[in-house]
Amino acid sequence: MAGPSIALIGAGRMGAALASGWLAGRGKPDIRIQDPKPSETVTEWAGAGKVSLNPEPEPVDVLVIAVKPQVFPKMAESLKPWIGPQTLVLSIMAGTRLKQLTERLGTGHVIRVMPNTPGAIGKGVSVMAKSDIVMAKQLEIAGKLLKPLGEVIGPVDEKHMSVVTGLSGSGPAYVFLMAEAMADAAMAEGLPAELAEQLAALTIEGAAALMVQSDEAPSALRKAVTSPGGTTQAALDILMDEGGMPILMRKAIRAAANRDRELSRDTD
Ligand SMILES: NC(=O)C1=CN([C@@H]2O[C@H](COP(=O)(O)OP(=O)(O)OC[C@H]3O[C@@H](n4cnc5c(N)ncnc54)[C@H](OP(=O)(O)O)[C@@H]3O)[C@@H](O)[C@H]2O)C=CC1
Ligand SMILES: O=C(O)[C@@H]1CCC=N1
Repeated sequence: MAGPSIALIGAGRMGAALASGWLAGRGKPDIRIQDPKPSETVTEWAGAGKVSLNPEPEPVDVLVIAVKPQVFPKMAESLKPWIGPQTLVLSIMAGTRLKQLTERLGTGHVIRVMPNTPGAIGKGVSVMAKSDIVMAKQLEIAGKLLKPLGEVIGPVDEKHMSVVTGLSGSGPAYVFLMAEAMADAAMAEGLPAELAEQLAALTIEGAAALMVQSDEAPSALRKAVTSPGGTTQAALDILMDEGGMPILMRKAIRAAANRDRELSRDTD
C-alpha cells in the first residue's frame, strides 16, 4: 500500500531531519517540500527525484509545519490549499497551540509535536499532543512519521507542552553547553584543547548510555561515582551548592517554558 502524501512546510534543521527519516524508510514516499530557500541537501533530493520542491499546493494526507512560530501567522492562509477534509496537520512549532492551528488553518485535525535535534540520527524524542477530533488512525500515521527520529511519546495533555519544550525540545542545547563548559574548564586547568574536547564529549556519551541502559536512577548513578571525601565530592560540593546546577536548571527550564507560553501569546 502506498504511504501517505506529505507536504513539508519549511525544510530547515528539524524539517529536513524529518524528511531524511522518511526518505531512509522503505518504499518511495510522496514528499512535497515548500521552502523558498531550500538547502543544498533538499535541492539534491529534488534533483534526484526523491521529493518534489515547491510544487503547486493541493490537498495531501499529512501537512507538516516546520517553520518558525513567528512566521506561521503570516503564512497560515497560504497553507489552506494543502488541506482537505481528511488532511492531518502536524505542527512541530514551539509555542503554537492546537487552538491557534485550528483557527488559522480551518481544520480540527491537528497534532502538535515537540521533537529534538538528536532525531537527525534517530536518537531523538518526540512528544505529541492532539486535538479532540483527531482519530486513532491519524495518531498512528503521526507516530509512524515521527518514528525515524527516535522515541515517540504521547499524546499528552497540551498543557504540558511548554515544559516539554523546555526539557526535551531545548534540552540538547543544555547538554552541548555542558560539554563546552567542561572542556573549557579542563583547558583552563592546562589540558590540551583537543584532549579536553574529546574527553568531555566521550564522558557525556558514556554517561548518557549508562543512564539509558541502567535500571538505577540518575541520582544513584551519581552517587556511584562519588567516593566519600574524593574528587567527585569536591566538584559536586560546588555544582550542588546553593545557586548551583539544580537551581540554575530550575530557572532555565522555567525560562524556556515561559518563552513557549509567550510565543503562544505573540502568535494569537
Ligand atoms: N531546532 C530545534 O531544535 C527544534 C525546532 N523545533 C521547531 O521547529 C521549527 C523549525 O525550527 P528549525 O528547523 O530549527 O528552524 P530553521 O530556521 O532551520 O527552519 C525553518 C525553515 O523554514 C523555512 N521557511 C521560512 N519561511 C518559509 C515559508 N514561508 N514557507 C516555507 N518555508 C519557510 C526557512 O527558510 P529560511 O532559512 O530561508 O528562512 C527554514 O528553511 C520551529 O518552529 C521550532 O520551534 C522544534 C523542536 C526542536
Ligand atoms: O529554541 C527553540 O525555540 C526551538 C524549540 C525547541 C528547540 N528549539
